Amino acid sequence: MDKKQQDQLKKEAATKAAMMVESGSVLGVGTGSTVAFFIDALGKRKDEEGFRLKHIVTTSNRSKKQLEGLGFKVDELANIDQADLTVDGADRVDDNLDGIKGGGGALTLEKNVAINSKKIIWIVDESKLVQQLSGFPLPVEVLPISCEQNFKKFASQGLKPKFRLAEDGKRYVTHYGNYIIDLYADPIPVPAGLADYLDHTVGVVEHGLFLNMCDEVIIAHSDGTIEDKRK
Ligand SMILES: O=C[C@H](O)[C@H](O)[C@H](O)COP(=O)(O)O
Repeated sequence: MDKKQQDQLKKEAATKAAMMVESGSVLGVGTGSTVAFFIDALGKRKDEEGFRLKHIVTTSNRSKKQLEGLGFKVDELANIDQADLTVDGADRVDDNLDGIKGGGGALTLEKNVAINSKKIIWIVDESKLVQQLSGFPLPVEVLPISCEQNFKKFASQGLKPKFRLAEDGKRYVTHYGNYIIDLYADPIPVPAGLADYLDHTVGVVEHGLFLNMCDEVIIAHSDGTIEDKRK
């Protein structure tokens, strides 16, 4: 699938999700190229239907800027109780609707918004679907203070770590001033085991395994169908 075709599929999944957002609700908005199409579709609904949201929280400055550019007011997560719905993209989604996220580096805020949402919908094109989580490095956000020790530990566990680099060749720095170590151990045979290990590793701020979180995935297929897969 070329990029143009993939963008078209991302747009179709995003547009369908935008139609599912209820006016007057509290919405969490994710990050990434698919979510960018979702935000555009929300803006269209706002202009054409007078659609309004009670609160919007977002997961990156990129999404915040785009939403504000379309005239939406964005709130801080700390100032709301819970989102009614969060719509986000994903890098990989398996048969259980577990996923890998964080390809764009926004995993920490994304997971915080996700766990404070009543419902989570992911929007993807079919290239993101896998039977078992694989085909994408697992992002792990780490504190700079102990990142070298974390890196060595991951290497000794056979997790094949690599520091993520920014375009300038320097280490990629997250929203919170941390680094990302991408783990190239692939596939991930027991995602829950790896998540547990990372959850208990000091210095790890967050990781991109999003397990038992997603309620529904909207998948745009190249044969023109849109699948709505629920838990
Ligand atoms: O940090 C980034 C997020 O987890 C994105 O949702 C994920 O990388 C998917 O992005 P895209 O829609 O650009 O493929």
